[in-house]
Order: sequence, then structure tokens, then C-alpha cells
Amino acid sequence: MEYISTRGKVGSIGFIDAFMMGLANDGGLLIPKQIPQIPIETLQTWSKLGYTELVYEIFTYFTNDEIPQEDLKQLIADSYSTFRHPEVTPITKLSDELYLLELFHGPTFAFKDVALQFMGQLYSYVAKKKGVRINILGATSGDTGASAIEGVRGKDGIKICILHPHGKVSKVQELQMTTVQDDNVLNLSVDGNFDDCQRIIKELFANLDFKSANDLAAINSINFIRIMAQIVYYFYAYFQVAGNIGADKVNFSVPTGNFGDIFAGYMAKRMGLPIGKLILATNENNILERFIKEGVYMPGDFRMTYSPSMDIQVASNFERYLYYVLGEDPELIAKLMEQFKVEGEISISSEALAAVQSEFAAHGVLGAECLSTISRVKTETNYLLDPHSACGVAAAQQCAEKGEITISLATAHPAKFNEAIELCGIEQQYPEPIQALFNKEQRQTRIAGDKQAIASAIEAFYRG
Ligand SMILES: N[C@@H](CCOP(=O)(O)O)C(=O)O
Repeated sequence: MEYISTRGKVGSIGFIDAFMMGLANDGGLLIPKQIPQIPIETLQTWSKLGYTELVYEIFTYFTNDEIPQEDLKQLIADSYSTFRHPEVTPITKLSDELYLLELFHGPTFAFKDVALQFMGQLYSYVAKKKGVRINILGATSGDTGASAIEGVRGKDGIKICILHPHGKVSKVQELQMTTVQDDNVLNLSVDGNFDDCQRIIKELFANLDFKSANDLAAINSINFIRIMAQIVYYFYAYFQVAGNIGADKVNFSVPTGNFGDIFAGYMAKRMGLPIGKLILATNENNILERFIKEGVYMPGDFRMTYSPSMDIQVASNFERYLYYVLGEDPELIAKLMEQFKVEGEISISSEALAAVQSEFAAHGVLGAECLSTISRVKTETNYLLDPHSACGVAAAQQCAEKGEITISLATAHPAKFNEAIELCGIEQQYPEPIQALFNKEQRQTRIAGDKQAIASAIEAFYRG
């Protein structure tokens, strides 16, 4: 498998190079040159595999034999041995038509661990094999940062700097990031919102002199390896719910802000998994919902919500999807992304919109609906959803037709978002690792949302 850029100026690089490049050097996003097509017989075999066996089978389509088999197996085993559930991403049934895919059994209680435990292992592997320094730079609205830090804290040859928006992540998310005392970790608490953090790091990655002088590596879903690891749980969930292949199509409902998680579902579908609708759930920051309903991609006003991880306007992975839905034309994508930078808007034709709507449905879940979904599901089933997962369930109930089976992604544990849970009048007990955070000392640097100031702080940390 080779990787190319959505903007056409990075040609055919291998798996490890794609991993290390993160953001494509032409400012676009890396994607596989061809999407692997999985034969039905292979899908049938896969339906009987355990989680880590399935990870291995799927990864080999993407890793291009660049990692020896035994090494890859070991990396996978080490990555998922940290999960608290033997199935890694188990399924829970809410009703005959609605299932939850629990993605929060990793060390930081969010779906990000599924990819970032593996990426932490892989960065460490590459640092040792190639004898290179790796300086990770990432932006987070709360979950990615904690998970990325957990994946590489204390690891030799790796430093990590994470930008989070000051005062705009949940208390537990903040504690998960800032109570880590390892010297290879720097948390910058940025005055601004997540979009500011993401824009600044993308500009720093796009400055190739800065990128190479600082050996920058990416953990955000601009890095295709994040998507690769997340593709797996769509297959695994489908097999758990539908049994063997050949059963009816199954919908997936996905709470998403950066379009990464749902893009992994789109890739799984393109690989041959019988997915019906991909239901996109947003909160009040609903640029993606508006795109799917109207074909216009244009940021609105930033809003703070009960689901802070999805408080995102400009969705990184949207560019990857645009590439596919507009006919895999890199020149067109480069032009549209430039237009977006200047005019702040992309509109697609009615034919393209029809193609989008044949694959996606969308629902923007307002605060009141998010809280009422948490309360209702708790009363009816005794299951406590976190606010992001509640958006997924609300969207599934809004967009799925009667008789369709939908798997809704439960992306985080409710203990990460007690601010919303207590507004529902529900008292929850924290799992021990989360409770313990409240007694630990915090370490973070508050900084203005200014690219130059952030670049200087990052350089000083990486060189220190
Ligand atoms: N929701 C994310 C934002 C970063 O998105 P990613 O897809 O690049 O990881 C978070 O919790 O940080």
C-alpha cells in the first residue's frame, strides 16, 4: 500500500513515511492510493476472529510489509493489553434495533485510546529502530490529548506537546492531561478555542523548515494511522451484531467533531463492510450537519456545549471525504481548500450532495436533547451515557428507519463529563483511576493563542 496526498503534491510514499509525515507536506491529508477491497470469503473468516487478531489482519492491508509480522503482532498485543475489557471494544444491546459500541475501555476512558495506544507503541518502535528523535505536536478538545500523552509518557526518544483550549475541556479531561509529571510531556493551555489550537498546529506542520528542524510528528487524525486503527472496530462491531457477513446492512451512528471517527466508518464501508447509513451526530457546533443537509461547508459561531470534545467548527478529515465524493481530483481539492481559506466556504453541486446523502444522514443534537437522552436512557435501561454518546443515540433515533439495526458509538465514559451528568440529577461513582486524579498535582503552561509564542514555547521544550 502506498499513500498519496489529497492535494496531489506528495506521491506514493510507504507506510512508515506516511506515519512520520502526519500532515502531507503539501498541506493536504494522506490517504491510501487504493482503498483495499476485502473479498466476501475474507470477511467471513474475519467474522470469527478476536479483536487483536482482526486488528492484525486489517493492518496488514495498510502496513505494506514494512513491519515484520512478529513485530507487528507484538505491537498490537502491547497496545491492547492496556484495555480493561477482554473484547477491547464490546457491544451492549440497548434495544432490538439499537446497540452501543463501547469504545471507552482503554486507559483514558475514550475511544481515542484505540488508535493512540497503538501509535504510542509504533512511535517508540520507530524511534528505536531508526534511532531518530520524535517530537509529537497535537491539539485537543480534551480526549485526544489525554490519550496521546498516555500513549507516550516516559518513553525514550519521544517528547509530546499538546495544546488544549483554556477552560474549554472538562475537569477530568484537564486533570488527565495536566497531572502527568513525566519530563517528556508539555501541556499548553491556550487562550482560544480548539479550532485556534488545530489551526496553529496545522500551520506549524505546513511550515516544512519548522517541521523538519523540530522533528515534528502528529497524533491528531490528520495522521492516517489514526483512521486505520479506528476502521477495525467497525468490522468487529458489525460481526458481533450481525453475526456472519451477508446479514442485512447495519447503520452506524457516530458522534463526531473532526470527521475522523465517521471517516473511518466510511473507509470500512468502501472496503466492503455492509454498512447502511452513516449517521453523523453533532452538537450545536453543527457545520458537518449543515454540510450533509445543504451541501454548504461554512463555519458558524463557536459554542461551548455539554459535549466539549465535539466543540469543533473546522473538521480536519472533511478534506479526505471531499476528495472521494468529488471524484478523487487532487487539483480540485487543492483549489477548494484554498478557496475555503480565503472565503470561508465550500459549496458542492446538487449531484454531489445527492451522493453525500446516499451515504450519510445527520442530526445536530442541542443541549436539552443531549441531557434528556441521558436521562431517558438511564431511566429506561439503567445505562449511563456520556454526553457525546448521548448525541450518537439521539441522532440514531432521529435518523434510522423503523426496522433498521443501528450501532451507536459510545465514545467516552460518563465519568469524564460529570458536568453534564449532574445536570441530569444523576450521581455517578468515578472509576478508581479517575477518582485518583483529583489528588494529583497539575502542571501546565498558560499561553496566548498566538502562533509565534506557541512556536517558541514548543521549540524550547523540544530542545531542552
Ligand atoms: N475531539 C478531539 C479533537 C481532536 O480531533 P482528532 O480527530 O484530531 O483527534 C479531542 O478530543 O481532542
